[in-house]
Amino acid sequence: MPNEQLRRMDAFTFPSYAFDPATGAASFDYALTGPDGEQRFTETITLPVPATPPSAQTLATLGRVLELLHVVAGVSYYKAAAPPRLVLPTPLGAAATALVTAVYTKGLAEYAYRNRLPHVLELRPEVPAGEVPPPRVYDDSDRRPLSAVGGGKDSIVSLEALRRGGFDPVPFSVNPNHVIVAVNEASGLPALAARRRLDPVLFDLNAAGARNGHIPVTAINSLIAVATAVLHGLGPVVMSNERSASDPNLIWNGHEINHQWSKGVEAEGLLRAALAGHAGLTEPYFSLLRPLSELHIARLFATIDRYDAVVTSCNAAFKLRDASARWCRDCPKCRFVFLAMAPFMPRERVVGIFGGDLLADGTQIPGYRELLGVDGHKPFECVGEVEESVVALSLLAAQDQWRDAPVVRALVDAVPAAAWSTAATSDVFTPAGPHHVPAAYAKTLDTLT
Ligand SMILES: CC(=O)N[C@H]1[C@@H](OP(=O)(O)OP(=O)(O)OC[C@H]2O[C@@H](n3ccc(=O)[nH]c3=O)[C@H](O)[C@@H]2O)O[C@H](CO)[C@@H](O)[C@@H]1O[C@H](C)C(=O)N[C@@H](C)C(=O)N[C@@H](CCC(=O)O)C(=O)O
Ligand SMILES: Nc1ncnc2c1ncn2[C@@H]1O[C@H](COP(=O)(O)OP(=O)(O)OP(=O)(O)O)[C@@H](O)[C@H]1O
Repeated sequence: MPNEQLRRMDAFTFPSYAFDPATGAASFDYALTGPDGEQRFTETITLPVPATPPSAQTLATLGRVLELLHVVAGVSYYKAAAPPRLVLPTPLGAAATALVTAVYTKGLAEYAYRNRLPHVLELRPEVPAGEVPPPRVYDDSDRRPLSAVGGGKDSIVSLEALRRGGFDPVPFSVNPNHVIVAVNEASGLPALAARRRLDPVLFDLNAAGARNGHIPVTAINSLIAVATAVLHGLGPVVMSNERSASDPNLIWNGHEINHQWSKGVEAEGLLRAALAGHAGLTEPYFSLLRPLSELHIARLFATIDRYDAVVTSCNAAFKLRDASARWCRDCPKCRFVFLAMAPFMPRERVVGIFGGDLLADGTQIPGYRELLGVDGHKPFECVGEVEESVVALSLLAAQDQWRDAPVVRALVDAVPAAAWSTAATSDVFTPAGPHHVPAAYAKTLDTLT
């Protein structure tokens, strides 16, 4: 469909969805509609099939989770046109409506900002009138947790904390790439995986210049994880989203723009409430690392060495069309994670993990100046706060192995005095802030210290 027709689209709708328990395949249909006709899409998500066929009750609960997933996963296709109307397929209760509203506004905020589409930030779904029958209560709180694995340091810290805390976690990933497969192998734990296939029509539209931009991918992966947990009779989905994921990159038109919105604590609370209200799950989903800073997580990661040859936090490894990458050593995330790990490891260990020494490479200085708040705003990437970077730098400047590294020397001179005094009184290693970690899980991180 030509781009001009896409731009005239008036509504985004959700014609149907289907699930086949025999194959685990769910197909979700979407449509952009307007005066020139409609553009249809179908996304396919295939859940791992359990050894024992699910009961009717399990399928009923799963159906409720898939209803939420159908609506949330529509963001990928909505964004190709950003029409003014979002027309939901069925009545939804207050908690589920709040989740959907936030996913399409706050979750698409970076996209709205970059494409200059302020109406997206004000979008309100049209919810069909009618009562939603109350869900059956599904008490999953004391079952084995499903631990989402992304291949980076954060999910490794959670997986090991859960294992050492005696929770017998099941690793889980969506479209596991070579990094995730290697991390699971290093863990020695049998893992579950789901497959997600975007409609290829979307790539054709993107190539032809359709609107494009960042989407709240963690909200989608999280609901796929919850659906898998329900289908397999497992307990809570444990995420590894840190405290700083809740902090915006910038404010635009009075709205917070946060690249990581669906990793933040607001999204976590909305998801939990929607899953409780719409699907009856008592303890569906939480982030174990929520009270921690990125720097604190890096310090915990340094106590675990069995994943050094495989851990990869760089998003280059997650390109849908390039399955071979590990650390690219030239992006904000590589720079930040190197800076965060370096104070807590021998230099040769961190250089070995990354395959190079970023703090010996002067071309990295401009990127590090952004992370340290000397230039520009926080990059649109999953990186820690400026204060965490300054604290990490101050720790490096005090170590013989790092103080004369060219990048460390240049950065120490660049950081303003005010930032040093903030870092000096920083509580970056004190767990803090709102979280949803159940009491039974709260002590697991102590197993790593
Ligand atoms: C790997 C990556 O960073 N991808 C972002 C990039 O996409 P790109 O075109 O360079 O490559 P692909 O990921 O292969 O995607 C191809 C197109 O497919 C569409 N698409 C992809 C996934 C999806 O769920 N829905 C989609 O519609 C999209 O049109 C792509 O062009 O740039 C895109 C535009 O800014 C980003 O949307 C891609 O981000 C992925 C969705 C992704 O998985 N990114 C994570 C690595 C990521 O950014 N994670 C955040 C968490 C944010 C959150 O709130 O969940 C983080 O860790 O901070
Ligand atoms: N493919 C995936 N399947 C399932 N969960 C994922 C996937 N990718 C990321 N996640 C989860 O999403 C959350 C955010 O991902 P993120 O990339 O920040 O974490 P990470 O890979 O564990 O660590 P790092 O921040 O070091 O990259 C984490 O809880 C992670 O486990």
